Amino acid sequence: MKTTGGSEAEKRAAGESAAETVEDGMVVGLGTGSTAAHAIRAIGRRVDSGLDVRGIPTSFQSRELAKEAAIPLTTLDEADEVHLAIDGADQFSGPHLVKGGGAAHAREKIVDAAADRLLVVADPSKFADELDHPIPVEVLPDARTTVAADVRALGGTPTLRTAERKDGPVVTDNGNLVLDCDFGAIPSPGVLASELAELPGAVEHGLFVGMADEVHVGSDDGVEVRRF
Ligand SMILES: O=C[C@H](O)[C@H](O)[C@H](O)COP(=O)(O)O
Repeated sequence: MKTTGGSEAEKRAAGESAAETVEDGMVVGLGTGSTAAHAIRAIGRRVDSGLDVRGIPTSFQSRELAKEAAIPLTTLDEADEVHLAIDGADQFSGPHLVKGGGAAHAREKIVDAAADRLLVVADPSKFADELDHPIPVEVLPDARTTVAADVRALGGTPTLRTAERKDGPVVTDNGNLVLDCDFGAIPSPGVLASELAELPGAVEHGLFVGMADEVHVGSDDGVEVRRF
């Protein structure tokens, strides 16, 4: 699992805080990444103690973790309602997020958007007054060159994400590629989100505009919950 940003203690505090909000009978979206992993393990411990919950994983990684934690799983097809999603972020500014550092943002966005409430778990290094993190864009392999040209035309600098323990590109859980697109500061995330969503061959981008209902920020001193 990739690790970024703050300490494990900060991430664990955030994850455990969000996991405490899960109630009996809920269907919960299970996010991806090193911070969401702490929430999944904490939910698993509560399942051990009798919590009745079903999880919807957002990636191969979160499904494997949920299975290890013995969290019963379901799917968007089967569940009548997704009461809550708990997910990490690469950067947040108010309720706006950049996600996809683990290339899971397409499935994450589907599950997070389907949930009644999205709780984001983060360490303090993820906060920004204004978003400026490169935006991951998942692209169909055939569209890599054309989407890259479109991103340049929008003022961004696209970089094909390459794998660390494999030669060549990162391939997502959906069999696609990822362009990390640096736009510098993003004063109007909603405008950029709409522009990226329109690009032919772009499957999904990592801007989650206005999607967070709460951000649980873990630190050595405890957890600050920001509500939007
Ligand atoms: O694709 C990955 C996800 O969007 C993660 O939630 C995001 O990258 C944050 O991960 P972490 O908690 O490991 O920093």
